[in-house]
Amino acid sequence: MGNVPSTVKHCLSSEQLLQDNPWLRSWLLEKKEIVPTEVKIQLIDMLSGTGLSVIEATSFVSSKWVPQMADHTEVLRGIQRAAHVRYPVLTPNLQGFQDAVDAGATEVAVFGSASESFSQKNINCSIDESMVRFEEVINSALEKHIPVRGYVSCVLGCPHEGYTEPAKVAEVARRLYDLGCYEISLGDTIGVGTPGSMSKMLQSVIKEVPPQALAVHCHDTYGQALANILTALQMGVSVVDSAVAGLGGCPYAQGSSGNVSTEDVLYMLHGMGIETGVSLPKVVEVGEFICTALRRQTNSKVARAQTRKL
Ligand SMILES: CC(C)(COP(=O)([O-])OP(=O)([O-])OC[C@H]1O[C@@H](n2cnc3c(N)ncnc32)[C@H](O)[C@@H]1OP(=O)([O-])[O-])[C@@H](O)C(=O)NCCC(=O)NCCSC(=O)C[C@@](C)(O)CC(=O)[O-]
Repeated sequence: MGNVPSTVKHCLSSEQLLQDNPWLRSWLLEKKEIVPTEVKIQLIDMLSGTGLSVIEATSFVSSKWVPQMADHTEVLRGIQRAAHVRYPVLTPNLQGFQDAVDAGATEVAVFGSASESFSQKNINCSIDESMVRFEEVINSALEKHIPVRGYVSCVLGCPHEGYTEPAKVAEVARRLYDLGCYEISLGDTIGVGTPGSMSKMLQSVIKEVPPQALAVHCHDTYGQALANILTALQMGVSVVDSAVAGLGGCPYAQGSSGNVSTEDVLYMLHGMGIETGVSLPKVVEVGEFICTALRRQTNSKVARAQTRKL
C-alpha cells in the first residue's frame, strides 16, 4: 500500500472509522484501489441490459503501467455478451492486440494523442512512433475483420502543454482515419473545453474527417461536458462516449474528473426528443450498484436528483 500512515494501517477494517472520517475514505479510494474482477463483470452485465449498444469492456495495456487492468482477460471472458451489444477493448500495441484477440475481443481501439508530452507519458512514445504501432494493430485487425476505433486525447487541452492547436487535432485524427479506423473519438481528456473551443476544434477536424465518423469523449472537470456535447451534436456528430455515474478519468491526467455521466447525457438527449433506445432508470440503477460497490458518490446530477425524487 505504499506510504500508508501507521494509524491507517491499524484501522483499515473499521467501517466506523471510515464513516467518521470522510477524508480517510477518499484517501483510501484515491490510493488506486483495484476494483474486484467480479464487480467489473457484474457492472458490464448490468449495462448490457440497459439498451446501450457499445460498452468498452477493458484495456489490454501493461499491468506494470496500469495494474487496475491486469484482469483484462478474465473480464472479457467472464462477461455475458448480449447480442445487440459490442464490447470493444483498448489495445495500445500489437502485443495488447494479440492478447485481446486471444481473450475473444471482436472490436478494438487504439489511443493516440494530439499532444507530444501526453503521448510520451501515456503510451511511452512520440505521436509518430504511436502511428507506427497503430498501423501494425490496424493492419492485423482488418485482416481478421476486426473493426478498430481511434482515440485522440487532449483535443482541447493537455495537462503538460496547455492549449492544443485544432490543426494538430485534425492532423492526428486524419492520420488515424487514413490508417483504417472506422471512427475517431475526440477526447477532452482533462475536461477544459468550452462550447467555443469545441466548436473551433470540430470545424478544423471536420475538414479532414466526416462528422459521421467522429465521436466526442468529454470529461466534466469544469462542468462543461454537456454544453460541449450539445455543440458537437449541432455540428453533426452523433456518437457520444460517457461513463455510468460519471466514473473514469485517466491515470496520466491527474486532477481531471471522470467522463460525463451516461445518466446526464441520456436525460439531455431524451429531453431533446432524441431516441437513444437506452433506459435511463436502468442506467441509474447500475450507477447505484457501482457506487455502492466502490463506496463513492455518483458524479451524475440526474442520478442524485432522482434519488431525492426531484
Ligand atoms: C503502451 C505501453 C504498453 C508501452 O509500454 P512500454 O514499457 O513502452 O512497452 P515496451 O514495448 O517497451 O515493453 C516493455 C514491457 O511491457 C510489456 N508490454 C508491452 N505492451 C504490453 C501490453 N499491451 N500488455 C502487456 N504488456 C505489455 C512488454 O512485454 C515488456 O515486458 P517485459 O519484457 O519488461 O516483461 C504502456 O505505456 C501502457 O500500457 N500504457 C497504457 C497507459 C494507459 O492505459 N492509459 C490510459 C488509457 S485511456 C486514454 O488514454 C484516454 C482515453 C482513451 O480515455 C480518451 C481520453 O479521455 O482522452
